[in-house]
Amino acid sequence: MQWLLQRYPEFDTQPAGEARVTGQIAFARAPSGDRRGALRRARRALRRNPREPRAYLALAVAGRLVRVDAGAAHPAQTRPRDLSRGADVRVTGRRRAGGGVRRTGRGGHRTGAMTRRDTLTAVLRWLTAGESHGPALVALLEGVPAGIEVSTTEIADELARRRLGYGRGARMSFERDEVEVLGGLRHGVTLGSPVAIRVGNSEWPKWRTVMAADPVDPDELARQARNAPLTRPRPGHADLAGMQKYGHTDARPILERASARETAARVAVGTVAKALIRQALGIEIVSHVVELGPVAAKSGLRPSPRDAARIDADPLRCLDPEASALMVAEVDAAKKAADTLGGVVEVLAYGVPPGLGSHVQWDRKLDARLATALMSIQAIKGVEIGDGWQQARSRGSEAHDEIIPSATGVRRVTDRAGGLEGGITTGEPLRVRAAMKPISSLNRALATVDVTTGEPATAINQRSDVCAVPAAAVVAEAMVALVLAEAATEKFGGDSVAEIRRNVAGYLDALVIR
Ligand SMILES: Cc1cc2nc3c(=O)[nH]c(=O)nc-3n(C[C@H](O)[C@H](O)[C@H](O)COP(=O)(O)O)c2cc1C
Ligand SMILES: C=C(O[C@@H]1CC(C(=O)O)=C[C@@H](OP(=O)(O)O)[C@H]1O)C(=O)O
Repeated sequence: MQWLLQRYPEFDTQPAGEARVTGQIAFARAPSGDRRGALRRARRALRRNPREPRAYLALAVAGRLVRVDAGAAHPAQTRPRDLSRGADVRVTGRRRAGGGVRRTGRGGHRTGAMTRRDTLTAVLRWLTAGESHGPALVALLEGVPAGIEVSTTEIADELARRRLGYGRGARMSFERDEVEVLGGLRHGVTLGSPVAIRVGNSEWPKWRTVMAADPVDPDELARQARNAPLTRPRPGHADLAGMQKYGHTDARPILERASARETAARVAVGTVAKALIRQALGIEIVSHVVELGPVAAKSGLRPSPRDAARIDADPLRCLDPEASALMVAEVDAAKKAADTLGGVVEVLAYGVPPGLGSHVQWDRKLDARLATALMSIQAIKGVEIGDGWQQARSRGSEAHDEIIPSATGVRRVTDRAGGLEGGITTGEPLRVRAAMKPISSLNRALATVDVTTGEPATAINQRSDVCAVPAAAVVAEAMVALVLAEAATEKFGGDSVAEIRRNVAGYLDALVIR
């Protein structure tokens, strides 16, 4: 800063600029023992600009009215001294795994009322947009470190996995996901900038008029059978609640966005998250279907990443071949009865280090964050961490995972907790389940009310999946990957994969208990 003033004498002609720099120098000197130097510079800054805030802060620090933590590099990191309690209220820079103070811009713990998602500086965030029959879905993933190797082909492969599964409806057979990466990648490697992905709906030409963004000729619209108002909301879908909330008498504007077509966008950004956690931390994710309607796979099956191809090859993504055959029969029976099915999926993540998430605040708990992410998937109505429900039915002596020493460090004998204790990963494999309710568009349509007449009616009866549990498992993988990627970048910081790797290694080396 001092060099800056000497090198650029023009500052003399810019009182506010000189005051700003001088104030900054004063602030930097104030806690370092050079109080006189700090006071002198603060006074000079105020002569140049009486409104220069850094100068006042420097005066306050030099006058010991406020205290600055050793890691604070900026006036914003000071807090007034709480004189009534005689205590110092301090902002403490969080130590990075690899040493040094974490920069605040990447979501370190914050004091006061702010929570993790309150600020624009959340570590990793993602959003999707687009309607089911619109031109495309788009997804934006922001906070992505540089150096992740990922390609359009990998994203397309993941999207293809999401379309799999016995019991999906006609749309899956003729529609294609057209992937295009719009930003954040160059030559198959992330740049550190936001990753933007477009997933085009190949059915768009049929919907061009009905879903046009701009006004269309009312006569032309009236000729479109597809545009007939949907006035008989389906129990279990978002139709009625959405129509009431947003003031529509047609379900179309609601179902377009409520549709699980949106999950294609999540899987697209989930592919980037998977690549990040695999390449920076060695985490691998696998999922499988454990229940479908009344049929359950053998209990205790724990697929490893080596089983992934076998699971994808199964029509129901089930690891138990006998159960899978029964599930196929169950889908056929439901279809014949004009009915639908739900089920339960399980996601496992291997190679998760101990210490992701935190017990200190409700919205930092990783179990809570996973539950939110999974529950946000269309039709998911229950989330279980490890053997949560069974734990509730057991005595303590049979509910917990006892800890033993081993050649590779402390280990849990069992995996009932699903790799999470206190909202923090334990270093054991992560295991979560999500329960999907049966699809709500039934050929055997349920009772409803026609909102135009107020009279009893049968619900909209449109083509639909009979069962989408295998697809939901792939979506659940993406959501788990996104949450783990968020928690990992939060804990380890880092703007590149190489930096995260160094920080992870430093943290693991320094673990006080192994
Ligand atoms: C992969 C997947 C496919 C789905 N397919 C259908 C479908 O074809 N028909 C339908 O009515 N609901 C389907 N759903 C469920 C609805 O999107 C969901 O029930 C609706 O958006 C209401 O949200 P809620 O069930 O979370 O309350 C599907 C869900 C998923 C995850
Ligand atoms: C399009 C997808 O899933 C759709 C999800 C869905 C719903 O209501 O959630 C309803 C169906 O769409 P439609 O009513 O147009 O037949 C599914 O096909 C997809 O997963 O790509």
